[in-house]
Amino acid sequence: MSLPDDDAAYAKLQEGDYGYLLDDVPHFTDYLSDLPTFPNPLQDHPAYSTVKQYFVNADDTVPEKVVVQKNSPRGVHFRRAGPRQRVYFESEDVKACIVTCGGLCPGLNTVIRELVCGLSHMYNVNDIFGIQNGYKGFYSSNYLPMTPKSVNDIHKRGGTVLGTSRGGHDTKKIVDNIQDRGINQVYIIGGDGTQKGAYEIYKEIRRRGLKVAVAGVPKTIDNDIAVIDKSFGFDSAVEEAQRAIDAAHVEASSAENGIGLVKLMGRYSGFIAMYATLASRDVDCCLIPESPFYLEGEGGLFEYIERRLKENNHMVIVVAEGAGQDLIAKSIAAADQIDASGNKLLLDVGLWLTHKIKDYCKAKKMEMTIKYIDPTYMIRAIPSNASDNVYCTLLAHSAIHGAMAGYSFTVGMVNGRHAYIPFHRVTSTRNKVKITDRMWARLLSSTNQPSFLSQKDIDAAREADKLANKSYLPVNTKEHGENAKKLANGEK
Ligand SMILES: Nc1ncnc2c1ncn2[C@@H]1O[C@H](COP(=O)(O)OP(=O)(O)OP(=O)(O)O)[C@@H](O)[C@H]1O
Ligand SMILES: O=P(O)(O)OC[C@H]1O[C@](O)(CO)[C@@H](O)[C@@H]1O
Ligand SMILES: [Mg+2]
Repeated sequence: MSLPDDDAAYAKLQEGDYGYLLDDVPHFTDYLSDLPTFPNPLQDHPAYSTVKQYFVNADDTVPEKVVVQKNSPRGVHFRRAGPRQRVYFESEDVKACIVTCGGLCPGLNTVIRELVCGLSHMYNVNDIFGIQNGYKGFYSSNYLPMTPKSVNDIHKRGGTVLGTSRGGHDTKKIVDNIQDRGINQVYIIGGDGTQKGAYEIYKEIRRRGLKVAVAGVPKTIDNDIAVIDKSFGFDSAVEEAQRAIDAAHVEASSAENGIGLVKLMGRYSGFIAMYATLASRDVDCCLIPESPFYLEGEGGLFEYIERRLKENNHMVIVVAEGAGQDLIAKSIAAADQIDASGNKLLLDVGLWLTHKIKDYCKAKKMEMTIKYIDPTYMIRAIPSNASDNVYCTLLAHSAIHGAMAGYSFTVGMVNGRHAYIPFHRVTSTRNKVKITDRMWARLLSSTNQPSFLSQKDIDAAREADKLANKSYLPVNTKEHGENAKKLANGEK
C-alpha cells in the first residue's frame, strides 16, 4: 500500500544517510512566508530554565523501528516532540481551543486539564476555550472560557467535562468558526475518526493560508491507533477490567460447571481483552476480532468448554465486542446499522455466546450455570490511573510545544519517546493484535485454549503481517516513491 494521492501531496519526506528517512509534519513555513519568531518564554521560567538542555535539538528525530539488523537501513523517523528555542506565537496573541470527540476514555479530563494548565503556566497563554460536545460544538454552541482554576480538579473525574459526540464533522463550518473567532491553536482529542477530522481541518486551514496550528492528541480505549506505543487510558481500562474478570471467576468457581463470561471493548482490535486476560491469569479462553473462532466440532469452542469443565469444574471466558461478528451475522438476521460517525454498530457477542453455550449444554444434558457480565461502559467511564495521568500530562505538554513551534501533527509516544506524527500515518491503518506475534502466543500458552486456526489461516496471517511491515512506503513524488522502495528493499 502506498499513500493515496491526496496524502502524498501533503507528505514531507527528507532522506538522509544510510537509508534514513524523516516522515515530517507540516509547519507554518510550508505555506506562509516571512513569519516572525520569538524566544521561547520557557527560557525565563523559574521551573524550566534550570533544566540543562531543556529545549530539544531541532534535528532530533525518533526512529519508528528500534529492532534492526547489522545491515538494516536506518528507516523511517519522526520529528521529536518537545519545546523549541524559538516559537511562532507571542503569548498574548495565542487563542487556543480544545475539543474532545468520539467515545469516552479514562484520562480525557487529565489531557484537558494539562492543556489548559500547560498553556497558561508554561507559555503564559490566557485565551483558552473549550468546544462543547465534539466537532459540532465548533459551530453550534458557545465556546467555554477555561482557566487553570476552572479545570483544577477535573482529572479526578471520568468522562470529559467538555462533552463529546460522534458525527457532525462539517469541515467548512468548523474552519469558518475558527477563522471568525480568531482561534490560532486547535487541540483535538479523539480516536482514528477524530484524527481524520483533524487532518481535514488542517488541510482546509492550509488552503485558506491561516496561521493556525492543529494538534491532535490520539485517544482510544481500544488501543487501535497506528504508530504510537499505546494510547492513554488503556492501562486504566485494563486494570478496571480485572474487577469484572474477578467477579466472573468468583461466580463461576462457586457453581457446579460454572462459566463466567465477560465482554470487553474492542471493535476491531482485541488489545483490552488480550491484556486483561494476561493480567488476570484466571481466564481460560480469550476471543478477539483478529482471531476467528468456531463453535462446533473438533478444536472448536464447545469441545474446549466441555473439556475444561470436566477438568476444572468452572471456566472464565473473555470476549472482545468485535469478536465473532461474522458468526453472529450468519445465525441472526440483523440489518447493518451504523452510528452517527459511520461506524458499524456491533451485535452483542456476549449475549449470543451465552445462548449458544446454554443450548449446547442443554442438548448434551450437561448441568451448568453461566453468568454473563458486560462491564464495557464501566471500564471507560473511570478516571485515569496514576501512570495514565502522567502519560496524559506528557502528551498535553508535547502537543503545546509543537503547536507553539508552528507544527500541525498528531502527538504520540513512539518507542518510549514523544514524537510529532503526520496525520495520515495515524489515520491510514489501524493497530491490531498480531496473532503471529509472541504476545498472542503467550496468551494461548497462559489460557491453554485452542488457537482455532488452520495452517492456512496461520499462513494467511503471516503473509498479512509481512505486507503490513512493508506496506508503508511514503511517497509524495515519483522520485520519493522510487527512493522509498529502495529503502524498503535495503538498497542505498
Ligand atoms: N473520515 C472522516 N473525516 C472527517 N471527520 C471524521 C471522519 N471520520 C470520523 N470523523 C469525525 O470524527 C469524530 C469522531 O469519530 P468517531 O465517532 O469515529 O470516533 P473516534 O474518534 O474514532 O473515537 P473512538 O475511539 O471512540 O471510535 C466524529 O465527530 C466524526 O464525524
Ligand atoms: O457506544 P459508543 O459511545 O458509540 O461507543 C462504543 C465504542 O466506542 C469504543 O469504546 C471506541 O472508543 C469501542 O470500543 C466501542 O465499540
Ligand atoms: Mg474510531
